[in-house]
Amino acid sequence: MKTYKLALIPGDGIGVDVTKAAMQVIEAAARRHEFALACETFPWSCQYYLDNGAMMPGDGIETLRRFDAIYLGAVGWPETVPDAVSLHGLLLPIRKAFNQYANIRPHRLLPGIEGPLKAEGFDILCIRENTEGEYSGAGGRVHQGKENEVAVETSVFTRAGVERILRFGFEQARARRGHLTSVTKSNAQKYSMVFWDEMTRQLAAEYPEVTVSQMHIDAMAAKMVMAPESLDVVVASNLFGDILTDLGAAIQGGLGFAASANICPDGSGPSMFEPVHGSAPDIAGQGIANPIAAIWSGAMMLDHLGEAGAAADILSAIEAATRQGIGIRPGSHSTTQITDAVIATLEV
Ligand SMILES: NC(=O)c1ccc[n+]([C@@H]2O[C@H](COP(=O)([O-])OP(=O)(O)OC[C@H]3O[C@@H](n4cnc5c(N)ncnc54)[C@H](O)[C@@H]3O)[C@@H](O)[C@H]2O)c1
Ligand SMILES: O=C(O)[C@H](O)[C@@H](O)C(=O)O
Ligand SMILES: [K+]
Ligand SMILES: [Mn+2]
Repeated sequence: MKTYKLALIPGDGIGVDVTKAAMQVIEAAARRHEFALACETFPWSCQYYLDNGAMMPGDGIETLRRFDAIYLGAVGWPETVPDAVSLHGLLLPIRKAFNQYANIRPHRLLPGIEGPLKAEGFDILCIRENTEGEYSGAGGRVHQGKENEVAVETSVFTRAGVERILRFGFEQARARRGHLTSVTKSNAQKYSMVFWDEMTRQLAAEYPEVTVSQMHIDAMAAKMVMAPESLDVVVASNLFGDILTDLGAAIQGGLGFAASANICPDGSGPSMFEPVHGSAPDIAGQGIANPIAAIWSGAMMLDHLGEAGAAADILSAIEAATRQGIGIRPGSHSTTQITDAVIATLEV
C-alpha cells in the first residue's frame, strides 16, 4: 500500500484541536482510497520554547526534510512568548528553508454559508509570495529605549524571487479563468513595487492568454469587499498576501474557513499545509474552533501528494456538512461535531 510520511506540528492553542480534527478526516479518506500515512508528531510550540529555549531543535529542518509533507496547526502564545520569536523560530524558517515560495490560499463561499457580503459567486485564488519581501528579516534596532532610538526593517525583493512567484501566478491563472491581478503599492514604494510591476508586465508578454490587472493594495482591499466575483488569481507580496488572505477569510464567513498550502514547487523539499488562521488564544481550550479550514488544508495536502480523489472527497464531505448547516456560524457546533459530520460522509 502506498504510504506517505507526514510530519505533524500541532503547535499552540487551537492548532492542537484542528490538527487532530484534520488528521481524523485524512485518515478516513486514506482508508477509503487505500493508502496509508506514517505520521510523526513534533511538539514544537511555545511550550517547547519555554522548556528548551528554542521553538524547534537545531536539526529541526533536517528532521523535517525526510518527510513527504508537513502539516501544521498554528503557532503563537503571546502571553508567554513574543509573537516575533515564535514566528521567526518555527514557521518562517520552514517556509524559507524548503523554498515554499508559493503560499496558495483559496477563497470561496461554501454551500449554506452566508458571508458578510451580498456577493455569492466569488472564487479567488490568492498566491502569496512566501520567502522574502517584507518578511526577509533584514533590519535592526539601535539605541533601544533611548530618545534617539532607530528601528529599520528592509523589504528584500530579488529578481529570482519576484519572477518565480509571478510565473506561478500566471500558470495558475492560465489553468483557471485566465485572469491575474497583481497587487502592489508602486505609487508609494518606488523601488521594490515598481520593480514588481515591471516584472509583471514583462511576464505578461509570455502569457498572452492571461489578462492582467495591476492594482494597489488599498484599492484591492476595497475590491475584495465590493466586487470579489470579479477576481480570479491574485498574486501579492508576503505581507500584502498575508493581510489580503485574512480579508479573504472574512468574506468566506470567518477565519475558520480559509485553507492554505505552502508549496515548494520544484519539489526540492517538503511542502507544508496549514489553515490561514493562528492559534486563537481567545477561544483555545473551549472545543469550539472551526476545523473546516484545517480539514480543507488537509485536502490540499492530499491533492499535492497525488491523491486527487481523496482530496475531492474531503471537499465534497465538507460541502455536505455546511449544506446541512453544520459549522456555518461561530459557536453553532463544536469542533468534534463538525469533524464527525465530515467523516460521516466519507464513510458512506
Ligand atoms: N500560521 C500561523 O501559525 C499563524 C497565523 C496567524 C497568527 N498566528 C499566531 O496566532 C496567535 C493569535 O493571532 P491572532 O489572534 O492575530 O489571529 P488568529 O487567526 O489566531 O485569530 C483571529 C480571530 O479569529 C478567530 N479564529 C481563528 N481561527 C478560528 C477558527 N478555526 N474557528 C473559529 N474562530 C477562529 C479567533 O478566535 C480570533 O478572534 C498569535 O500568536 C499569532 O502570531 C499564527
Ligand atoms: O505568515 C504570517 O504572517 C503568519 O504566520 C500568519 O499570519 C499566516 O498568515 O500564516
Ligand atoms: K496556521
Ligand atoms: Mn496571516
